[in-house]
Amino acid sequence: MTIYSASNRSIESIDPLKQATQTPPSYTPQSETPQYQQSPRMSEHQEYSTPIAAAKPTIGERFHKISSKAGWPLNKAANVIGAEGWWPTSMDKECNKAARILHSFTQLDSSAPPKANGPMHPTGLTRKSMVKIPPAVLRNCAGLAIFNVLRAGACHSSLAGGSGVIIARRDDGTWSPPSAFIVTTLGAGFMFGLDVYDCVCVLNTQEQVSAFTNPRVSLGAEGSIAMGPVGTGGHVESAVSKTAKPMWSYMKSRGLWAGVQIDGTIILSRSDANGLFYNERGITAKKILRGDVAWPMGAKPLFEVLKALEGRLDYDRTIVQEVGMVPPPSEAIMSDKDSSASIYSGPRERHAEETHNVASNETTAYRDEPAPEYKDDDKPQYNKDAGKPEHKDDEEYDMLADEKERLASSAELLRFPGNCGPSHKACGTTYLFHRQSGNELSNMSTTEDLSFAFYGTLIHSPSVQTLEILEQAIVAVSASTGRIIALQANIPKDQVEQTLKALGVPPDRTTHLLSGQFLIPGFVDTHNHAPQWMQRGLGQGMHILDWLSGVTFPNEARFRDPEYARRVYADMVVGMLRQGVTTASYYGSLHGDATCILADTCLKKGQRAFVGKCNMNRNSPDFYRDASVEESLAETERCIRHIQTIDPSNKLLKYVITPRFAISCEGDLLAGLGSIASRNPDLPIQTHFNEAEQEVKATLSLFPDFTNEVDLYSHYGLLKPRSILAHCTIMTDAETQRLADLDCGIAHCPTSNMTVGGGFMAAPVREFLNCGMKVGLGTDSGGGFSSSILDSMRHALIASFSREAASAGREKGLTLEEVFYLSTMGGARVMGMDDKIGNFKVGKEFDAVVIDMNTARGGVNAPIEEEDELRRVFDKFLMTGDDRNMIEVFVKGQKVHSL
Ligand SMILES: Nc1nc2[nH]cnc2c(=O)[nH]1
Repeated sequence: MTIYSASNRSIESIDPLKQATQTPPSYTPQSETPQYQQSPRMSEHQEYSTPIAAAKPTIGERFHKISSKAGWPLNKAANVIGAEGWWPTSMDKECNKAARILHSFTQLDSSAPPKANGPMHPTGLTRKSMVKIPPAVLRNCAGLAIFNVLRAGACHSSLAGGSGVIIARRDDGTWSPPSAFIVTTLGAGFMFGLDVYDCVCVLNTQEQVSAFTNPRVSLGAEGSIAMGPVGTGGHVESAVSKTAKPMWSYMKSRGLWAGVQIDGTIILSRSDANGLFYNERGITAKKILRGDVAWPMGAKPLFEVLKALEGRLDYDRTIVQEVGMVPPPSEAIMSDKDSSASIYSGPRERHAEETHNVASNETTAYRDEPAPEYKDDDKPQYNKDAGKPEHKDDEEYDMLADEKERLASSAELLRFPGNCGPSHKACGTTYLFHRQSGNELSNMSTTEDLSFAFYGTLIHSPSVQTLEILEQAIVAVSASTGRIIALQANIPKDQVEQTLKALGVPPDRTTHLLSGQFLIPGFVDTHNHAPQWMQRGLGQGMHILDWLSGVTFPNEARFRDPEYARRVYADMVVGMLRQGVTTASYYGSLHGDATCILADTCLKKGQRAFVGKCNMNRNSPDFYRDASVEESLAETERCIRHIQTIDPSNKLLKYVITPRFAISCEGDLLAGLGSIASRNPDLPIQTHFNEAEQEVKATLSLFPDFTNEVDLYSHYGLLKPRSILAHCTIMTDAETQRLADLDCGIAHCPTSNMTVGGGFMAAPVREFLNCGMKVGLGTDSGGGFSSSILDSMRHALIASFSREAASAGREKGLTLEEVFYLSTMGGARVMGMDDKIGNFKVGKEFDAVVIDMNTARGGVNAPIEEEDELRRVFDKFLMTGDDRNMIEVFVKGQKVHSL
């Protein structure tokens, strides 16, 4: 039985790769550095203190310890030129590295395919040649050997070697824990400069796996090695189903698909590293690969990546995302370590050219934007001293020399074929890459990008005036980017297969929606107080300042306790996702720690979110007030950094500058926040604005120099196109026009406006729309008693009808089409994400909710009847449906909730 241990010593009787319901050992991602928790004994420079260490170390253990140390300066030398350390060190790091390499070779890596006109590798391969390991190959293999090799040298000396881990699939289909090995690749020949390549060897038979359980194995001796199949469909399927399967290698160097042949490479089991990792002297690779030991905590990143690759929903997204943030060794060498401007380390995103025309049933091909200009400065820099390590002390140096000699003595076992790529111009160095023939290269250029699709009814809002109901539609999504790659309507059933084929979507990855089911875009909640999740519905009818001091501040103060915050926020984010809210703009409490936890939670659960610490340094009780302007701003900056660290490319998260409202903030604090806003032009801003009479009066008495809130907030630099102003119920025409001119977004919160804060209030939404302003819906949960955007839509209708009545018909009430638009596309505009989300336009990210109106869902919605047209079913959902009708929710192509 497989077991998973929280430390290297304790053993739990669970199989983490099988028993999804069991809770794995807890794990806290460290935000500042992507290092994973290490078991105490795994540090390179620490003395071992466990039973295994208490015993007299064997020669092998001494060697392991010294060689690990010896590797440190070498790794440092490699790091200087941007390459990751390659010398085998602790197993934690090996597992972390293996996780990153594996991630980068699979569809988990969302980086765009390399540009055809991107930088050239010295071998002559273009970046276009990179592909991913097809999922079918991973599903069917018997084991994986994951390693990287560094070859470095100047004309008179060269050094080549690497390290990695092997995992095997056990009889019950689950993965064994990893066993460590080193790779010796002497025979690198004369070379100049430095090269690093990552390799995943797919072991297709038990025999190949068994060979790895020997202390020493020469690759190629146990069956031939071939380059793994690439692409999709028939080629891969037939390769997978062949009985006499070779071992397949997938390799990359500097982000390029590399054609290094690895036959003859020697693999030496690191029994001493294994012994220390598993706390069992003499443990064999065989025992580890049979799965007779626990998965140690240090292997968690690899473990989570494997879970994700198996398509399991319970993998730890935070860990897998963190794994994906750090480039694997062969790509790190190219990246500018400190700058996201690097061609490899930045958000490698694609943009679509959108020429889709649903009515005419045309599909838009998904095209790359022209590649960024490749400047000479971007070329890899070769350093002739790169291979020369800085030697810290003689013992390390001697050890290293001995190891080189030892490896040299087994040179007869090494074999790199000679038909290699172009010579290095400067000194005739031969690179160990094979130039692909033109044909091979173009065959490889198809990017393996597993996509999925839905076929059925889709409903979305191309504009505020239009509700589009697409029947017999196919929406295809790239699993790696999460973007919509095609949208076609009116496809007869008998043409679906053929259409999917043309789109490159495997038929088994297409969901056929039933009658009564349809897809809508994910809802956007533009105004939500995360810490008020527990107080929803309390204090109905109270006026705003009384409600804040009587109900809200005591409740929010509880978030000083991070554990409480963790618990409530986990509950809240799951609760919002299940209600189809794929994007939210959250106010946190005033606590920096709790705000960071809120951001972590959204990222982990896969919700797209703006997250802001509430700034408030006055007019609240001592127990719930920022200590000073300085402290409030410092905590804000800390939260900004945290979010930038955990989601550097803003895949899901952004910090939002959040002065609670002017009553809570001294002028200096507003000014400080305005200054943060001007220094961070990408950060959105949110605050409460003209919410209620009591609030407006109090605000203007605190800021007597101003006659209205537009003047006040704009004075402090807080009114911008990226500002989200909640409420805006009491507006003069002049103020509305000013906000329209400033292009601020409005978060319309009808639920709270009519129940808490100021009696019965209704914002002039029709006026806002007439002025062309950006308007979205906010639940304002918990001022709003409901956190359902469906309720917000319904309440928006009611509020607008009240304004229509009060204006004797001048201000027309909203329509169902309009409130649906506000809840999706309107919200996306308010949050500045209309190019990314809000509807199903090709090129946008797939944020969607699968609605099921059939009575089988057990809801109390108005039942649908056979003769109901789609529009009628849709209306029934909007007016009477709830989360029981939302059977699946997707964010950025990832399923984040299902019933
Ligand atoms: N509705 C609402 N208005 C506010 N104004 C200041 N704080 C709040 C709040 O938490 N909710």
